[in-house]
Amino acid sequence: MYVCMYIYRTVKQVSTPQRKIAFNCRWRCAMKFISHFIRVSSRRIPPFLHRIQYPVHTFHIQRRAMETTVHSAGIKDVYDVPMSVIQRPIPSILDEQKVVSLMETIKGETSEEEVPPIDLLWITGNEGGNYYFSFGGCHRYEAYRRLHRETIKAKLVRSTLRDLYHYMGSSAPIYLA
Ligand SMILES: Nc1ncnc2c1ncn2[C@@H]1O[C@H](COP(=O)(O)OP(=O)(O)OP(=O)(O)O)[C@@H](O)[C@H]1O
Repeated sequence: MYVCMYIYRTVKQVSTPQRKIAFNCRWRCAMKFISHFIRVSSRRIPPFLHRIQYPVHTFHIQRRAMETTVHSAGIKDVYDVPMSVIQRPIPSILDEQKVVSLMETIKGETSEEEVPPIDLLWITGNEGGNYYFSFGGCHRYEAYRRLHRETIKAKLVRSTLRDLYHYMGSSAPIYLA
């Protein structure tokens, strides 16, 4: 409210070039201030997840476009998520050759960047617990599991129990602590 009044009063004053510069500066500060609070209140990432840089350098744009899913297209942050906290309620049907090939790629020092992050449904329980469900990314998950990796690169898709129901039907839990 105060921020809006502040912006409104400043907009009214803009007329000379000096004032315009001052206005731009104040506008940027105000936007930073607002976006900071929106970000802080909407996404509280648990402290054990470490944000990692997305490997941007080596890919052709068209390929990058295919590496993102409809769920995580707008999500940029990638985290190193411990394998131990990920739940996969639906067993995977795997193409053995693809898993082995992915394992080779992941083992390579530089080629691991060619494997994009998986999507995780991140659900906050009624009592504040964090739950991570995975449905796609079957081959990548299996490759990381067989390599005994402690973590896997993942994007966190904010979800609810209702979303989980879409994947699991009546097998979905009705309460998460
Ligand atoms: N050696 C490799 N074999 C297969 N995919 C690879 C390999 N190296 C890198 N990749 C990349 O890994 C990703 C694999 O995703 P893909 O959707 O094919 O399988 P998945 O998500 O792990 O399993 P599924 O689609 O069955 O759930 C692709 O973006 C692909 O470009």
